[in-house]
Amino acid sequence: MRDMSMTLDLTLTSLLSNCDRLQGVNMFSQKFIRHALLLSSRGKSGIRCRFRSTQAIAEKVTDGFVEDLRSIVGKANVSTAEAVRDQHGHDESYHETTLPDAVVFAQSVEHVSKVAKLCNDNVVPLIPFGSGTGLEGGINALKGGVCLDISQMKNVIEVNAEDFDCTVESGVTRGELNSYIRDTGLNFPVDPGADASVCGMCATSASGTNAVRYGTMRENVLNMEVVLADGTVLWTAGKNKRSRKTSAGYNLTNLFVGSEGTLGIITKATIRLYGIPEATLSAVVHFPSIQEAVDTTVQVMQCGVPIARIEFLDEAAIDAFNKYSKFDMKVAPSLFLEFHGSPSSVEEQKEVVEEIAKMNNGSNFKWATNADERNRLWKARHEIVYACTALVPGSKPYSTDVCVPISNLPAVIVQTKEMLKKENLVGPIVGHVGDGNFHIFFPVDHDHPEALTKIKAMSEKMSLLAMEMHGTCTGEHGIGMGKRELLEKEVGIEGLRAMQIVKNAFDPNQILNPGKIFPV
Ligand SMILES: Cc1cc2c(cc1C)N(C[C@H](O)[C@H](O)[C@H](O)COP(=O)(O)OP(=O)(O)OC[C@H]1O[C@@H](n3cnc4c(N)ncnc43)[C@H](O)[C@@H]1O)c1[nH]c(=O)[nH]c(=O)c1N2
Ligand SMILES: CC(C)CC(=O)C(=O)O
Ligand SMILES: [Mn+2]
Repeated sequence: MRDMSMTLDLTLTSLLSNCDRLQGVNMFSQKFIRHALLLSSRGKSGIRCRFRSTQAIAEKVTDGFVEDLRSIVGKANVSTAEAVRDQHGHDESYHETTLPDAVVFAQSVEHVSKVAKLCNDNVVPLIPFGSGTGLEGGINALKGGVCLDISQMKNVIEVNAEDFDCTVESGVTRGELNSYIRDTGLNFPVDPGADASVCGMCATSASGTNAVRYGTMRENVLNMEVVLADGTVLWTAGKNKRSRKTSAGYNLTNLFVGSEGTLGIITKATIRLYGIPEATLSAVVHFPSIQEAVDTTVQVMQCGVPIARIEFLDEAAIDAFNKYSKFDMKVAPSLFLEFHGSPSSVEEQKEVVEEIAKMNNGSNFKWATNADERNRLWKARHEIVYACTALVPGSKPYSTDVCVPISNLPAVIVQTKEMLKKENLVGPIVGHVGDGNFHIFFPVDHDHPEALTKIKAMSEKMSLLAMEMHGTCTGEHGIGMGKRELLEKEVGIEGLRAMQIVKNAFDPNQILNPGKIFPV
């Protein structure tokens, strides 16, 4: 295999006289180098930079390279069939498919390590594939290369019921984990709706409907086994460690949470578990206006009610929900609620929330006490993506994902609704409003590119509004390829530079999920 990469080992001062050598470096790196030069010329930085161009890498997946992959994982575990590559070249979002050159089905951490080393030695892109349910094009193979499907590593390694934690391999989904541990009386509550892999959820820092009570993946991962670009295997908190707290050095665990396959491949995760609540009660309540529904949410949170779920759906979302899941709910801005606890604590929470909702003109409370009713309600809520997609046959989902401090939520949602009206755009709004997180859902029909342009512009406006209101352009879906251009606006050039330095340190050859997170 020929190594076509061009290594530029440059000090900032030597760069000053070598600007023409930047031609082979990608646009972001050029921008980064120029910025570093600027700082350096002002005497602010003595950073030594090492960049590698990743041009023409996909051409390296030759027949010989594929044979090398087969010799690591076995013939049956490597595919170059178009249907398999196609299935691995897109997630569930609107982003158009971009195929990897080969798909490898790893069966063990040794496989993952050897495949990573082979790709690194040959500077071939490597894209981890969890279960493909992402919403920001995270698995699209933008520069071809190898898609590493780790979904077949399905062991639950251990369950420490007395410590409320467990360790799973990369292919275990949250649904599978919860079935496996049902008899222990414990569960893993973080629920993005889709039956995603737990390690994929670590990779995107997922959350969803229960995060308001139990936190996001960031708060629930104790340790991870990670394979680095060169094949090194490490545990982010030390091998076999699973304490609730640690102040030992840098927080590597949280560095890898949300890294979207760009820093390493997560092959095992040790996560927190929770007792299945003694009593659970769900409810739906409708409001005359969005403002009143969101004001209710803010007041519930400010009163300190330990609510387990508080989900907002506007009238357009309820309409889609009714049609797709055969409900007959009042078409009005609504809150879906859930309370967990002892019977008396659930009763107490219910009384407080009912009172607050009524003060905000909430009506038609419907309570779901039995498990079947509750499951039907939440299954339908989690299928809202498909309900909204069904509004435009042949469309794919485009979702915004902003998150703001809770006190700014009413203003942001109301302004968003006005912006939608002004732009003449139809987009149901749903959200995990207890966290200040919500989505506008746009069905995208690729036959109408002008509609996509308009949606993207609207999405950017919303992200900017959220940032202005002290929030983020993504509360839970990640940056992927959809939000790359927004990252600098959110974290600033200094934040972006620090992230690039981390990326370069862990992945100097830029093989891990290239083209993601960083602006092009
Ligand atoms: C119907 C529906 C509803 C929702 C959602 C999806 C769908 C289809 N999602 C999004 C999605 O479920 C979430 O992003 C998951 O965490 C993705 O997990 P996958 O295993 O599918 O990762 P997937 O395979 O899609 O990969 C996502 C990214 O992570 C990387 N990756 C995956 N596994 C990895 C590993 N083991 N090591 C390193 N990198 C890895 C990939 O390279 C990619 O960049 C969501 N999300 C959310 O937070 N809240 C929500 O409410 C919803 N709702
Ligand atoms: C497409 C999104 C609306 C999916 C999601 O995050 C949700 O349903 O909460
Ligand atoms: Mn969501």
